Amino acid sequence: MPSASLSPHTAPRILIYLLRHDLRLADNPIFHDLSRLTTHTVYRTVSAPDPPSPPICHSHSPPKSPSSHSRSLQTEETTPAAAETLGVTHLLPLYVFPANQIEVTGFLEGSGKSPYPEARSRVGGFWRTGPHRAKFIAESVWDLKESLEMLGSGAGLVMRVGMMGDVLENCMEWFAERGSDMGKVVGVWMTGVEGTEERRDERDVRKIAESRGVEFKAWRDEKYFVDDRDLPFSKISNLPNIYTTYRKSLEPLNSRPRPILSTPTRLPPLPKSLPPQPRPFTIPSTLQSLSDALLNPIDSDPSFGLPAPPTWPDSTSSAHPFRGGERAAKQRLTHLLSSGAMTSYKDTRNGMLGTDFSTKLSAYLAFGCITARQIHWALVDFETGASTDGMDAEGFGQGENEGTKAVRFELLWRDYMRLCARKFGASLFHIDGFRGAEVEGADTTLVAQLKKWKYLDRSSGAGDDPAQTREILLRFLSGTTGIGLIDAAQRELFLTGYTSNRARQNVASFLTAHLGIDWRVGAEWYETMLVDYDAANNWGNWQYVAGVGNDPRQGRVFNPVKQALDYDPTGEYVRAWVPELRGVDLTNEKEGEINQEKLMGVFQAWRLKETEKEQLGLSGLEWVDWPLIRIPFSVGRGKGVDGGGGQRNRGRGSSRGRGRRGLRANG
Ligand SMILES: Cc1cc2nc3c(=O)[nH]c(=O)nc-3n(C[C@H](O)[C@H](O)[C@H](O)COP(=O)(O)OP(=O)(O)OC[C@H]3O[C@@H](n4cnc5c(N)ncnc54)[C@H](O)[C@@H]3O)c2cc1C
Repeated sequence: MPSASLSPHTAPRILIYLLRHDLRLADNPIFHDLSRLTTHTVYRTVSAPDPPSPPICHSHSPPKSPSSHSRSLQTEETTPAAAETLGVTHLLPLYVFPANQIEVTGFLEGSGKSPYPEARSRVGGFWRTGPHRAKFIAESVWDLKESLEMLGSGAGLVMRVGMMGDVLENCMEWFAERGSDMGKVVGVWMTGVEGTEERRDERDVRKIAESRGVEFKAWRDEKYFVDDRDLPFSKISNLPNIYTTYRKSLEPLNSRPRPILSTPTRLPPLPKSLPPQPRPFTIPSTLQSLSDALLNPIDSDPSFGLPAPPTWPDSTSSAHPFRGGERAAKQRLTHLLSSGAMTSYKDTRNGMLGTDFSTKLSAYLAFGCITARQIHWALVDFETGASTDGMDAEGFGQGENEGTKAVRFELLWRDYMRLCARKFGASLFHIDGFRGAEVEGADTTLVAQLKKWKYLDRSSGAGDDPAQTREILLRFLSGTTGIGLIDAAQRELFLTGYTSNRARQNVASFLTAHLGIDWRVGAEWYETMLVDYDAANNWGNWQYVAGVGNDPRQGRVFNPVKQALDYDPTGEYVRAWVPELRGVDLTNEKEGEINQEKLMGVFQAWRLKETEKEQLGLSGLEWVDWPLIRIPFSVGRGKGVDGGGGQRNRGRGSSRGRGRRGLRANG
């Protein structure tokens, strides 16, 4: 029924919007569609004052020269809103804390018992969502709730706990039981997310909606750099297995993103009455109590089963102190432009210390607090001088520069990993990875080439002992391997929820190539700890480094000592997170140079002289005297503190197997 014919007294027609990784008001296709409902179609239960504060993320001012992107937006704007066709009068945006991915016992009322199993990972048994991301999610959901409420049109956000299908079933039943005066659910919408669980949720939701004769629609979440409608292939099986091939098919990248969708200034109100959260759960009413509900179960064992969990070192700051939410994402983007960090990005992106060596936009992208194309258009505004953000920064108004280009390059990696997840489906989580999926059904000799791993629960048949593997794993997770770069990265991750891309590559390579342990355990630990965890990007990157994904140079191995020398040439990063090594005196006789031998001791403490170990209280420490591996690696004398390139003798140990004396756990 066309909504224009509704009188204000017609029974409410409710649209349920199930939010997932699309926690934003701006550039959101579903909110955008709803905002296009003509005002008279909205059944008013509240008086709607004028819209308050300006939209949170500004709509991009159209490019100066008309492009295909601006034209495509205009075409869409001329088609009727999908919500209009459904005659939607009320909107119920619903965020479900999914019981299989985030522990929900903190929402239990009184002595209630959860009907769901604990949200733990399959191989390692870790909490699937750790404290850093739990907090970030709470902040992001709350931020969206506040933004919707601030619209002043009666819009809001409802939070529930459970499995998405259960929550939806309950809501639909509640409205059905109360009859049409209370409201009729006319549609259930959500955005598509890659991942087997996410797809299953989508199927469940579709089934429930359709079984009740309600329209179901899975929208494209337009948060990616290149919109799915603009991909250079129609079948996902045609996605190239090599990133570079994919990228080249889309260059120049800065011509690819579509325009952003305008930010709603008015949305339909919430239904007058809302289905309650079914028992035994209850929904908190403040951000603090929401965070507490999410964090309490996890905090019951803050050690995460580690015998010696890392503790926060004095005077070290997190590289990711950011709070969640669309407004924080926008502030971060503005800061990156005005500080010049976008312009210098290419030179700094391999850094490891501080907040601005890289964008730290990944968590916002993961939860959809910001879209890649919003970032792109903000960069365009900076490059063309069309905005005021960054007007004093280097590169402003001077076109695309090396930094802004590199950001686009990386954003496309994100898209690519997501498309790989779509192409390879469940093998994203399989021990043999995408490579196994390719090999399957093909030449069987290839199967024999698949990697052999050490497992936590059984021997691989090569004489490895799972009990010893578990012990080694605990040291790896705790950041006590004896390899400085790995230990710093693992401690940083545990304490802050973030670690740089460079550190992630080294850590993943260390677990998989040096220790030979089941890479899925590493991916699961990252899933627990990372604030920016994203299924496709995490598991896809782990596969890539583990040599079971789509790295064309299969089997590349990072030497963490050489990498530390290249990317942490003064040992600053290692010593920030491994404070036990701060006392190592790196001064050389020659002023302005650092003592390379001692630096090697920062990168592998077993190399320190006995007297120095004694002095620093390091003697007898397991990770110092019995590192998990020893990597023979030396540098020539006379290297300056700036650590700049040059023809240095980096010794051996930069590729597979070389420089490795074999694995020694506990001596
Ligand atoms: C083992 C491993 C696990 C990873 N797990 C995740 C994860 O769960 N979630 C996640 O978002 N990223 C993951 N990454 C990719 C990358 O490390 C992070 O995106 C990046 O470090 C986030 O910091 P940033 O936003 O400051 O990145 P920047 O350097 O500022 O990059 C800008 C953006 O580009 C994208 N990007 C950068 N590098 C990559 C990459 N290698 N792959 C895909 N996208 C990239 C991200 O969206 C990032 O926000 C992983 C990488 C490795 C090696």
